[in-house]
Amino acid sequence: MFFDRERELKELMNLITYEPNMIIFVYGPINSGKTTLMDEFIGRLSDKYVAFSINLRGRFIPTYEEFINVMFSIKKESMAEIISEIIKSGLAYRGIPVPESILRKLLKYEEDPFVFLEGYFNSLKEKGKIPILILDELQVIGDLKVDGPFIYSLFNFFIRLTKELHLAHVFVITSDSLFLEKIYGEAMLYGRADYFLVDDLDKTTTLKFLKELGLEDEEAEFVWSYFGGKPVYLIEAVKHRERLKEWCEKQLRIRTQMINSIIDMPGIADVLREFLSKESIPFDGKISEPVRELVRKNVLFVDPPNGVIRPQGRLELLAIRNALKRNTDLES
Ligand SMILES: Nc1ncnc2c1ncn2[C@@H]1O[C@H](COP(=O)(O)OP(=O)(O)OP(=O)(O)O)[C@@H](O)[C@H]1O
Repeated sequence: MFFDRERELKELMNLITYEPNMIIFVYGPINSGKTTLMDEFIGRLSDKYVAFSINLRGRFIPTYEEFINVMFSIKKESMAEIISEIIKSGLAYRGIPVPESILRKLLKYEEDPFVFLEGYFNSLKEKGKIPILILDELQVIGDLKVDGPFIYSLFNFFIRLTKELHLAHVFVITSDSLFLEKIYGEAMLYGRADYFLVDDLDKTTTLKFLKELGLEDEEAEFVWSYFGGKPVYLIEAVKHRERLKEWCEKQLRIRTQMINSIIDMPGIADVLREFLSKESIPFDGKISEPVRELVRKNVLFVDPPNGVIRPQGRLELLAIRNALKRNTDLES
C-alpha cells in the first residue's frame, strides 16, 4: 500500500511539465522511500510520457558490457516495431528495450550507446512522447573506467539530454551521501543539476500512516518516538504490535551496539557528542574523516544542498545518545 507523498508527487509532476533542463538527483536518508516514490510517480504519468527505469542496486558492474546489459532489455522485434509499440501502449519500461541485434552491436561498441540513445529518444519525441530516464543507485558504476571514469561520460550524456537538447528528463536516485557530496562539488555539474530531497515522513503524516495500518494513538506515538517517520520501520513495527516495546528496544540496541563498536576510533566520539543537544550540525563543504566513517556506517547523513549533517533517522539519533551515555558511564 502506497501512502501519501502528495507534495513530492505534485512537485515531480510539476517539474516534468517544463522542458528538460537539469539532471535531477533524488536523494535522502536511507530507507526514506525514494524508490517507492519514484515507482508511484511513474505509475501516475500520463500517456504523454514514457519512463525507462534502470535499477543498479546490488549489481556488480566492473565492465562496460555489464553496464550495457543492465541499461538495455531485449525485445525480439525490430527497432521500428519497438518504437511503434511504445507509442501505442507504452508508459513505463524496466530497462530500455532494444532488438537483440542492436544489443550485440552496443556490447561490441560497434554502435555508440549515447548516439544510439539520442536517436531513440528523438524518435519518441518526434511522435509526441517525452522520455523520462530514471537511474537508481548510479554510484555502483563509480569505479567503472572506459577511457577514463565512465561516470563522467554518462553525466556529459545526461547534460546533453537535458540542458543541451531538452530531449529527456533524467532522474538519478541515490541514498549514498558520499556520492552525492562528490557530485555536489563537481564543477561539470554546476548549473546543470538540481537536487530533490525525499525525507522521512513528518510527524503528522507518520501518525496518520500508523493509524491507517491499525495502531492506536498511543502505540503510534510510541513508534514515532523510536523511528520518527522512516516508512520501513513503521511497517515492520505494526507486524510486531504484540511485543511492540520489546521489538523497538531491540532495534535501538542493535544500532547502539553498532555505534559502540566504532566509538573509540579517532574523532568519532567528538563528532557524535555534537548530537547530544542538537539534531543536526552544519555542513560547510568539507567532510572530516570521522564523519566520513559515520556516513559509511549509515549512522550519519550528509545533505549538502541544505547544508546539514544529521543522523540517518530518529533511531540513529537515539542510538548515538545511548552510546555516548554508556561511554560516559564507563569512564566515570
Ligand atoms: N510512501 C510509502 N508508502 C508506503 N510504504 C512506503 C512508502 N515509502 C516507503 N515505503 C516502504 O519503505 C520501504 C523502503 O522504501 P524504499 O526502498 O523506497 O526506500 P529508499 O529510500 O529507496 O531506500 P534506500 O535508501 O535503500 O535507497 C519500501 O519497501 C516500502 O515498504
